[in-house]
Amino acid sequence: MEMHLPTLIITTITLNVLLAGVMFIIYQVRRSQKSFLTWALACAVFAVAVMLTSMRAIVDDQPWLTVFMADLCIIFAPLLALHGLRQYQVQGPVSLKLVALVMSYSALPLVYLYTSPLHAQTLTAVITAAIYLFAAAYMLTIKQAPALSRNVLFLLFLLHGALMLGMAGMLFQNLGAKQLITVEPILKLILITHLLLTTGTVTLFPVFAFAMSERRLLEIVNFDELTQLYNRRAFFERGSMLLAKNRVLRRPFCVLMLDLDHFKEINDRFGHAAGDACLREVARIIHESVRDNDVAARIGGEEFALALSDVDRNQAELLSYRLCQRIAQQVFEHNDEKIELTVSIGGIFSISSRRELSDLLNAADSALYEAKAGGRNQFKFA
Ligand SMILES: Nc1nc2c(ncn2[C@@H]2O[C@H](COP(=O)(O)OP(=O)(O)OP(=O)(O)O)[C@@H](O)[C@H]2O)c(=O)[nH]1
Repeated sequence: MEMHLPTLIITTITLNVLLAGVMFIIYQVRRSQKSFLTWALACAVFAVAVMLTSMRAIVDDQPWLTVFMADLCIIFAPLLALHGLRQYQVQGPVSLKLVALVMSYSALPLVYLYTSPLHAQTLTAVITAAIYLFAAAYMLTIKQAPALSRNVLFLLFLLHGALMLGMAGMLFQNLGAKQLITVEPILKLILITHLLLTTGTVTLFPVFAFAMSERRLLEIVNFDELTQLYNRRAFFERGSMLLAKNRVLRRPFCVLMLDLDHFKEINDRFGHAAGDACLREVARIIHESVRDNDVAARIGGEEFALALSDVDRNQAELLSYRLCQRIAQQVFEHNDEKIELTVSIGGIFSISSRRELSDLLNAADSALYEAKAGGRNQFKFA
């Protein structure tokens, strides 16, 4: 099979220059995201690397340019790409120590090796393989990234690392030869794959970045920062969907409203931070007590709401009783101080009713008022 390496080289250079331009434009729009600037630089450096490497066939008396500088650029490009990923994940300044370290440790041996292109290329392949494998491992640590884009990037980096190791192995076997054996079909195929993988991986970066941004925004919109339960907005959105589904399936539905007792006193006596710790702990107990398809939310300062699907009145009362008991028995600790806390619960049970979620919540609130009036640390149903 005839492989048109020159065409591919020109395409790769053009694509990477274009990608650098696109990343730079995105950076201009989102100045807070420095990673796009770093990725723009990575694409530009890679285009330069390909250009310098391909000049070897024409200019053979300037190895400092076509070998030394070219190999440094080949190492610098993935390092920059990785640096951009770190900047994106940290969302703040990232130390350039790793980049500087790898660059200086690569430059030192290359100073000695650049007059022998094959040795230099072997070393460069080993270093880039290590960078790609490191990048693959790094992708696995970005837990908050959407699984699909993270796994695709992980696989691309892994494949790239393995490819570069294979290339290093092949070059190593030919170290005795005087000339670069780029004419070898397998080596040529590796080179082509390398060009395609690099360009393809960088193209995925903005997709990855936007998927991560979207996930972060959804978290901010739907979740309460302090307790990680749903917030009021998400309670109404998800709770209404659950209510509609239960109505269609003629299943029983229940809304509970929980309010911590005398919480103002806890704040006044132990401080706001202790109050926050209690809210987190109560949220944990609530989260552990409900099923996956129930909706548990913090809808106000010390108010929580639960939308429970497919529970009958006995089950709802049992859950309310257990929640009161668990919270009353739990000793909340903050800075070595022991805090005792109770909760009052109001509930409403509904089956096939036409009432909206807000109506049900109001009814649960009235029942909660009765529970408070009845002495607190108890539950009442409307
Ligand atoms: N620590 C902390 N306190 C909060 C937060 N949101 C609201 N609060 C406090 O919760 C307290 C609620 O007080 P009240 O509405 O008077 O109710 P209460 O003291 O719990 O009394 P009852 O509900 O009648 O039993 C207030 O002191 C608020 O400042 C929060 O996010 N963190």
